Amino acid sequence: MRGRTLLIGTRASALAMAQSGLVAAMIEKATGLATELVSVRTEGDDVRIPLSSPPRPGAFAARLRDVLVAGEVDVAVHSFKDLPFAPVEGLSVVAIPPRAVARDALVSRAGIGLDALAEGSRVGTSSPRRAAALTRRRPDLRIVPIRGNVDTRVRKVRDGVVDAAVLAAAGLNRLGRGAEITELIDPAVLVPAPAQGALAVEMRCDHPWAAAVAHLDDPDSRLRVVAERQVLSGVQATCTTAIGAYCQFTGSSLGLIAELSDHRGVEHAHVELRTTLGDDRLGDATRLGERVAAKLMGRA
Ligand SMILES: NCc1[nH]cc(CCC(=O)O)c1CC(=O)O
Repeated sequence: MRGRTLLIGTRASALAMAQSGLVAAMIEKATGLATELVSVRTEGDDVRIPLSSPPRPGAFAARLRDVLVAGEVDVAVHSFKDLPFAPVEGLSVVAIPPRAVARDALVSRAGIGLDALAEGSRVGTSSPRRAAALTRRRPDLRIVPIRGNVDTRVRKVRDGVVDAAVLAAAGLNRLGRGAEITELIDPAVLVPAPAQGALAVEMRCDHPWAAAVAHLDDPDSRLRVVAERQVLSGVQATCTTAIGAYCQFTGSSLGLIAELSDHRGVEHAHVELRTTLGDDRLGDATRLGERVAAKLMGRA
């Protein structure tokens, strides 16, 4: 650490900067320390990489983790859904701040919902999970791969390149674009990505301020994310696996919905399980995720 300023590593996209800015404000409030954002360009930001060869797993997070391990920054802020399951030695997700809306959002040119879209409408998404669920709900829709940041994707709807696009509601809201949302899609129709809407605040385990920053952690958000990410791990998902997992918390119990699809959404498995929470809540969440993953894989 340099003096009393914590350096916060972030990707340079508008969304990443907005998210890191939120976390910076929370850290300043909780610790009294000053913070400074340090933008880091990652492999995942390179839009020249064609869709046919997606960036390597964890491309958004890998470089950020490298600079964190190297001590060039004190904190890294990630969209939790972009973080690979495998832990990095010496690093710890010290805090999961209160999670935003997990759902996916439809942004349509006509301002209408998914079921009201005209037959054969073009819907933009490059996510196999979103494409599979949309195709299942509306086999007539034409799925158009679109990439780029949130603004680019919203612009493609405005410009009529596509009739609609599906994005994470949390990203739109954090960029002040919540008014563009025409439908918050029911998680039973489109199961959100594991940890969608949650942020991961990562630090070196031995960092002198790790315990202080850990105060930002929201235990309920952590519980849900742990269950959802256990599904990711259990099905050995890569970033091209069409896997959704969505956990709901009702005080004394956890409910978990998960869905695994082939790329056209034809073959799919949908699982819903619930567990009562005991004294070991994180253990219960982990076991729920494991059971759901095993069912998805047809082993239970
Ligand atoms: N894969 C990109 C990505 N990573 C996190 C978010 C949104 C914010 C979040 O889920 O926390 C997005 C954009 C999107 O899916 O529309």
